[in-house]
Amino acid sequence: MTQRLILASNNAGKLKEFAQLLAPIGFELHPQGEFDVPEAEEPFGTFVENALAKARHAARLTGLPALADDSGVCIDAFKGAPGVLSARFAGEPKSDARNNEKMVRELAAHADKSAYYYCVLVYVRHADDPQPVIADGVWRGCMIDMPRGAGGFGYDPYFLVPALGKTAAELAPSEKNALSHRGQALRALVEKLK
Ligand SMILES: O=P(O)(O)OP(=O)(O)OP(=O)(O)OC[C@H]1O[C@@H](n2cnc3c(O)ncnc32)[C@H](O)[C@@H]1O
Ligand SMILES: [Mg+2]
Repeated sequence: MTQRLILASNNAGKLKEFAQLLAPIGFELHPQGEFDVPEAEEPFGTFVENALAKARHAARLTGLPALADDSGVCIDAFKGAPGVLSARFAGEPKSDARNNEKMVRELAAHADKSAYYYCVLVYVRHADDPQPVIADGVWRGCMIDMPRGAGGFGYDPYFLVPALGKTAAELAPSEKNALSHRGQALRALVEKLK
């Protein structure tokens, strides 16, 4: 049976990745924008708290089960920053180009370029669900200072996957989903929903 699910995100890059990941397993995905759900507040210091807030917000406004993703890049030389602030690293309004420019500028002073992407997914059956289903994923790599590739979104042109010698933006969508923090988290979440 196909299950309707609200995706509690306004990020077009995430939407594409989820559409590809969820299509084969019987979920009918509806971005929250289809229901005019405005962006939720994300005031918390942990990914999981922000994801739970986004999932509850979408479920409350639509009356449907909701899936939220809170994710970001954590750079070792920056002690894990930008982390939960990845989308707004260079301030408002959100801009991937300005975020990347700031990241490259500030990382130039550091020899250690290692970083990882983190994603936590929270699924709620309804807004007050006392047992949210939670899964996460980590994808390690390192940051480079010249962009490569046209795929993905966000920090992907600067996120090198050392084992492949390619950035995340140089991977085909299916390759990125097979390796990424988001792909890992989603596969773990689906196992928990079975
Ligand atoms: O909150 P929603 O509406 O889902 O959209 P958002 O873009 O604000 O999402 P987050 O608050 O979770 O912030 C995640 C940021 O982390 C970065 N990021 C996360 N996953 C990424 C990925 O797979 N590739 C590149 N950058 C990613 C990117 O800058 C995202 O905007
Ligand atoms: Mg956000």
